[in-house]
Amino acid sequence: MASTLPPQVNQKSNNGITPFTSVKTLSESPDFNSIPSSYTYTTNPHDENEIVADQDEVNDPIPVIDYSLLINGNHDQRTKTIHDIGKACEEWGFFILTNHSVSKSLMEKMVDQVFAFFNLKEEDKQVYADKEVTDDSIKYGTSFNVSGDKNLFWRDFIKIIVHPKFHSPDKPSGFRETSAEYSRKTWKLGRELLKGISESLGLEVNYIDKTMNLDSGLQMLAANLYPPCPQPDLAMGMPPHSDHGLLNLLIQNGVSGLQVLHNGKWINVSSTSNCFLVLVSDHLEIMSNGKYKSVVHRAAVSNGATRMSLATVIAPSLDTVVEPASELLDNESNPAAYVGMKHIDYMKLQRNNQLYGKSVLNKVKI
Ligand SMILES: O=C(O)CCC(=O)C(=O)O
Ligand SMILES: [Fe+2]
Repeated sequence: MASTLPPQVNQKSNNGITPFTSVKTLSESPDFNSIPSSYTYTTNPHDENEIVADQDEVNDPIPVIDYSLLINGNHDQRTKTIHDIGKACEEWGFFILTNHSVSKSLMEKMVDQVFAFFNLKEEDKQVYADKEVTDDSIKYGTSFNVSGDKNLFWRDFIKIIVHPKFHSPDKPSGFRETSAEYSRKTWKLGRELLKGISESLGLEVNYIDKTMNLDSGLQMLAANLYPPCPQPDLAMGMPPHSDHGLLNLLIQNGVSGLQVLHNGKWINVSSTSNCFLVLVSDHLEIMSNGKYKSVVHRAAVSNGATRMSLATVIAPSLDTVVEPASELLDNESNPAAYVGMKHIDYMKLQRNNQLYGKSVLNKVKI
């Protein structure tokens, strides 16, 4: 039975901030062994989509891209890697990136710092609770959109804008330095990948960089914490959705939970060390006029170890109007399939809607 604990505290405190109950706090409360009913998430067990397969059970393996061949490979290796990236973006909207340019020690340090943030006292984190990330640059929260979510998700998060202007919470100590270095390295990695992606679309190497105004592009770190959940089959960490932006470079703490939808089936992505999980996001789908598909994904929870994932969103500048690349269009055989929209307006649309599948992307589809 779901417990009747009050799920969220919505009164303003005397400093004007609206505090909320984090799932970390809930999960650590004494004798906590059933979730409040507001967290119950039901999927239809008869729906074929609900069959979840492990990564090594499917005949069609998740594509793996060796980044070193894109950057340092000979002509043939580079050409093949660009072709493989294009195929992965088209068929999966997802790939695993190995041999990349971010050191294992920096990735581990970043994961440790994110844990240290979530382990701060609630009052230190709640300073960032009432913000909106596009305006204030740091937002700490729970679920997705507490005021709009029909049911709550088993997830706490912090989102931090790190480009074009770098922001960081003041605590924990060392967070700022580590996240600055991690942000710089992942931004460079994302831009290099987008060069390969431009070429894979038959466009000039800097096409995406220039048209998406990446000199002032948006980079956001979005860290998710999924504490142990006593009834994991009843709850969901993040529901099926696709991300805004061009690419999402995801890492995690060695605990699995990410599932991607491929050809109508959910695939469990095993925990990977020292790799980036690269997710094609909505703005790459739009600019490629649907040739590349943003991947629908979700985060399952467990009653074992705490899971943490850290997404790095590589996105157009907030005032870029993202529309299908005219170079890829043809009035008869390939007319524009999406209307143009400013990135900031797209983010607001996502923020103010329920997170579900491609519901936001569908609003700009013609
Ligand atoms: O935790 C995960 O693996 C997925 C996180 C995610 O989808 C997101 O941050 O957008
Ligand atoms: Fe996501």
